[in-house]
Amino acid sequence: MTDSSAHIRIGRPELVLGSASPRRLDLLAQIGIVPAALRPADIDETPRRSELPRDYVLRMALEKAAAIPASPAEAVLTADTTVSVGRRIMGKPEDRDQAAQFMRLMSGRRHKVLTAVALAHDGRTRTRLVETTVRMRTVTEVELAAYLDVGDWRGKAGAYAIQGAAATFIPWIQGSFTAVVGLPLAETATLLASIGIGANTEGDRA
Ligand SMILES: Cc1cn([C@H]2C[C@H](O)[C@@H](COP(=O)(O)OP(=O)(O)OP(=O)(O)O)O2)c(=O)[nH]c1=O
Repeated sequence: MTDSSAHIRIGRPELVLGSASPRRLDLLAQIGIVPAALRPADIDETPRRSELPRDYVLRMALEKAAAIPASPAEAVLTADTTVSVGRRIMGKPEDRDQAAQFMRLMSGRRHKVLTAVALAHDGRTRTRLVETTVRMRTVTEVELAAYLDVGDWRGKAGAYAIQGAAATFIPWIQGSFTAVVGLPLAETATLLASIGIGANTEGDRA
């Protein structure tokens, strides 16, 4: 007898990218993966009192994944990127003043960029946490003002995009460049491959 319930799946799951970030979509495209759907999550991204940066970024990726409706035939991929100096969490700046504050704090020192990835499928959520150390050279007040005028700080954790104008301030990183941009591709590809999604899987290539 055949059970025709929705829980019977044939073949690989359809990928849903749970993100409004154009960078994450572009990064997936870089490894030949085109999601079947885009379904961003709208969650409260306020850190808890005394929450450690690593705990925070993992919680965010998991909460995004849990907030996105999906059918049993789908897999939901979410991520969260945050910048930390010590225990301090620097998310997306609220305004130019906060962006300036973040940049002054990072100027002339090292900070960490943490990106957590979550992949929810078949009642299970797999996660990866990738930590990258980034050195920012000293940024003068004149350079800072010019940088803030460009507006690149908007919507970026820590008020900068390594793939944008701020690259002139970053001579060195240790870790994953793609994780800093928003999605660690090596780790994400491994996660996706574990559920049968890959660039070499029929139908995934652009
Ligand atoms: C540090 C850094 C962050 N970022 C971006 C990546 C993320 O889009 C953003 C951090 O915010 P996130 O909350 O991780 O993501 P998001 O709100 O843009 O998108 P969604 O939650 O829908 O997936 O900062 C860069 O693009 N370059 C960088 O160098």
